[in-house]
Amino acid sequence: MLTESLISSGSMLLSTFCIPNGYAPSTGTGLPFNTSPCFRKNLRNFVCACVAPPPPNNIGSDGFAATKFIVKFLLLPSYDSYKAEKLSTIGDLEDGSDVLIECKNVYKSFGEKHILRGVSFKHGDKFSLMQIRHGEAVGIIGPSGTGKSTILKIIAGLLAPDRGEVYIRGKKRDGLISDEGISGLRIGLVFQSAALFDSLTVRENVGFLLYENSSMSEEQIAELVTETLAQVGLKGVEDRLPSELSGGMKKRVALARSIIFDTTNETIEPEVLLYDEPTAGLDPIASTVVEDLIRSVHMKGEDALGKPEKIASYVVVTHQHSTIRRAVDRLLFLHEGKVVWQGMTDEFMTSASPIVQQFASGSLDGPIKY
Ligand SMILES: Nc1ncnc2c1ncn2[C@@H]1O[C@H](COP(=O)(O)OP(=O)(O)OP(=O)(O)O)[C@@H](O)[C@H]1O
Repeated sequence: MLTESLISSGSMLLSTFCIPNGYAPSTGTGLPFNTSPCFRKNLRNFVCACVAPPPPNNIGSDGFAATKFIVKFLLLPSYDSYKAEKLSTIGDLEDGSDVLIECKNVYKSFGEKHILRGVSFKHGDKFSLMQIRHGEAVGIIGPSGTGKSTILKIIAGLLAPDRGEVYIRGKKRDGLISDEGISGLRIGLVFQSAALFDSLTVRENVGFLLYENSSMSEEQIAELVTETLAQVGLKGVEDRLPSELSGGMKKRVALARSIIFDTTNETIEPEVLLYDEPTAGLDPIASTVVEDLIRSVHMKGEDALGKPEKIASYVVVTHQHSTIRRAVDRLLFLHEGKVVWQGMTDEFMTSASPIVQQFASGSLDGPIKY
């Protein structure tokens, strides 16, 4: 319970726990900075892959195997006693192996607040499952407080559902994320807040995982960091501290950290990235940069340097119309704890659904009440 409340209380808190060994936080919440071997081992097991700083680990070096999974996440000290996830194979899925993640009738309450009340949706006319398939770019939209971030955290394995099931490539997940014995798919969550290490430079923040885990030289990492920063439209900021950046710049630095990969490692692992409001608070042009970046790192395409990218699928929680238009293909509309509409992005503006029409127009009249 402690773990869950810590996780759900915000990514800044997460980042405070996830201080790399040897680095002292310049600001913090007074929470302990634990460098014990046990803590290090836990960090090794759970890597928060994206905006929240990733702890040291060399995950997935044993080669890509499509039937195996690695899910990277942060492990807090209190996870010591937490039983690692067990995966049990379920019966055959109704259709092919391209389904990476599924949620079925997921419920989640916080105290008396019933947030998710059976999240599910029909895919085609066959399933009542929330599915993310290989190659998909999915958006989750809906009114504030309706549980969008919560479902992302559940998909990511940072929160356990009260009821319902999460399947990772057909394997039911019981509990939270562990990478042991489940390699082949990495799920990363890009938090709403930038969650950068205050005491590290931009270069150290962006290259953090590589400094800790890769065999790349410092020069190679520095070069890759510069290239990756250029991808998000940032130049000459490598030596700055986060406190010297604007909010939008911090967000882009965080995004750069989520997409940097070890270029010397030939292993290709599919990744699913979950972005929680990646363009919130950005000006329209910076939003476009980020939206295009999210598209460009998708496996279907190439990055700014013409290299194939590793992101198999991604999910974006957003309120921004531009992000809906530019960054995703399919939309799920979450309202009062359920998926009440799903469709392709181009159907969003033309949908006859009153709830979608109200949301798209921003009207005060309609089924959504504040
Ligand atoms: N750890 C928690 N403890 C208590 N309540 C929580 C916790 N996490 C989320 N909530 C509550 O659950 C509800 C849904 O939160 P969530 O962040 O998932 O909504 P959201 O749809 O992403 O909202 P927004 O669009 O405003 O970001 C909110 O009322 C929030 O206060």
